[in-house]
Amino acid sequence: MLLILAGLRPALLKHKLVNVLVEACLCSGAKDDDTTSDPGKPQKVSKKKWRKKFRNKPASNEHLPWEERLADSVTPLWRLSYYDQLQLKQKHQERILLQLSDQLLCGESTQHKSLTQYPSPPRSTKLSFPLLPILPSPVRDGYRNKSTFSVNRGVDGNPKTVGFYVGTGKAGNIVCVNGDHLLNMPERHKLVARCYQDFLRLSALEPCLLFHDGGHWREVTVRTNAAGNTMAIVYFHPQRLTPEEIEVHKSSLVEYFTQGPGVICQLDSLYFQESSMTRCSHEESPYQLLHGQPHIHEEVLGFKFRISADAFFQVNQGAADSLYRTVREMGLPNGAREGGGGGTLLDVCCGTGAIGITMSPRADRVIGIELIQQAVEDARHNAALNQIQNCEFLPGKAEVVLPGLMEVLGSTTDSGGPLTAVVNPARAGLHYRVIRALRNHSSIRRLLYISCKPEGEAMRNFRELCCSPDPHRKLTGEAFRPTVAVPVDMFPHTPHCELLLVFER
Ligand SMILES: C[S@@+](CC[C@H](N)C(=O)[O-])C[C@H]1O[C@@H](n2cnc3c(N)ncnc32)[C@H](O)[C@@H]1O
Repeated sequence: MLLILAGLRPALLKHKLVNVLVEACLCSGAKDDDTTSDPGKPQKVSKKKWRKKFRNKPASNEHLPWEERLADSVTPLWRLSYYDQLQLKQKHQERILLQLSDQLLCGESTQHKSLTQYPSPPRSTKLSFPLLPILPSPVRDGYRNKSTFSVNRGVDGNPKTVGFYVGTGKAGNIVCVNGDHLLNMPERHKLVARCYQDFLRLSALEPCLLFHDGGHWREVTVRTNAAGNTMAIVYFHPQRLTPEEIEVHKSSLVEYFTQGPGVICQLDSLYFQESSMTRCSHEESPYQLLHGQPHIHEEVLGFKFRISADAFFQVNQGAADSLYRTVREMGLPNGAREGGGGGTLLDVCCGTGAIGITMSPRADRVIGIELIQQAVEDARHNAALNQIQNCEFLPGKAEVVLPGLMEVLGSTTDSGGPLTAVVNPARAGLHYRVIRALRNHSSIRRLLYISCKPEGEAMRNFRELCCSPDPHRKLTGEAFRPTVAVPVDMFPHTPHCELLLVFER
């Protein structure tokens, strides 16, 4: 299938297509309900959205093979050369930023929602700040270090099929298609998915296709690292099974992957989460280690990171290197170099501490804030692992922790050098209270915002940072202005990328 798909590429390398796709990306705003920060993740695409997206293609894609329909949904740019993909993303980012410029020039209300509500073309034709060329991903195929495979009815009607959805639950036309041909998936992820499917077909238990309809086996998440280690996390709906009954099935899962046919996956860790909710944290329902190592490790910019099953890590290690290098270069004031001098760095939504830790040698002090407890523990561990002593990590919601922290920092930074903030929230953007706390703290002169969906909720945050002071909304601090933007391609073959936007005042 891969060969067939690869063979089709040159036929569609048209600049017109690039323009159509730029429009489509912007209009669609990559609509989905997923609040995590991984736009390269397969998403459900309805027929209607599909038609709107690809107006130059036949109205229906139903004549296409299932694999091609899936590839078009998960990796819609797979037909383009990598050069054309980058061009498209650059234009897409430029257009988003032009619309931001429009909104800032017109002083539009900070309460507007997202760019998806601004379908008209931007009025500005020139940006008031530089947009640097997109940084390419060093690896283009098989770059993902985390994939989640669903379980549902396959093309042949078999309900124990592991793959990705084509269609939507709402339209009642979901088909689960195996992802072996997807360009962004590494071989190891595909292998684990195939083995999990084999295991399900051997199991006496039914899969959980719809939450209210019974069934047990749910999706599997596979995480890998550059060193070749593999972690699998199997999600399971307990329904009315007793703990003893569940134990039997957990044992059969372990046996399959450690002594049975699944041994070819060479799993370093096997986790199991029983849950009657679609997504829940370790605190809500523990990730149970059934076999092997509790963590997976990754290396970025020469720093080592421990990553828990529940913790976020950038999905493309090579591109994460480029992103963090750029953040490090642009983040701290001139004069900051190894050994400090960069003042205090706030790492808001810090995950396992990657940004703060990679910047720590140039900062005097790093304070990270993160919601997920396991990630905070990882961040603390990672600072120690890299012999770093100037980082601290605070658990909790940034909107709860940051306002109090800013009050404390008010007095200490008077003599403690500049204060810089790096924020890297999930797609839902930052809570208004976070923006207000940052904006109203006059010591922050530079703020770096990293977003994988700048046209979404992040746009609301950009406006809140840059609008004129608004006493009604208690946004009294001096306004920021964007000074430079750098796109980083974290997700080849998809229309998405990360955008680093630097604000100063
Ligand atoms: C896109 S990830 C970035 C993580 C980290 N900066 C990195 O580069 O690896 C967003 C992180 O924000 C965390 N998060 C989401 N909502 C949050 C909130 N309200 N307060 C603090 N952290 C939050 C998520 O758990 C996740 O770790």
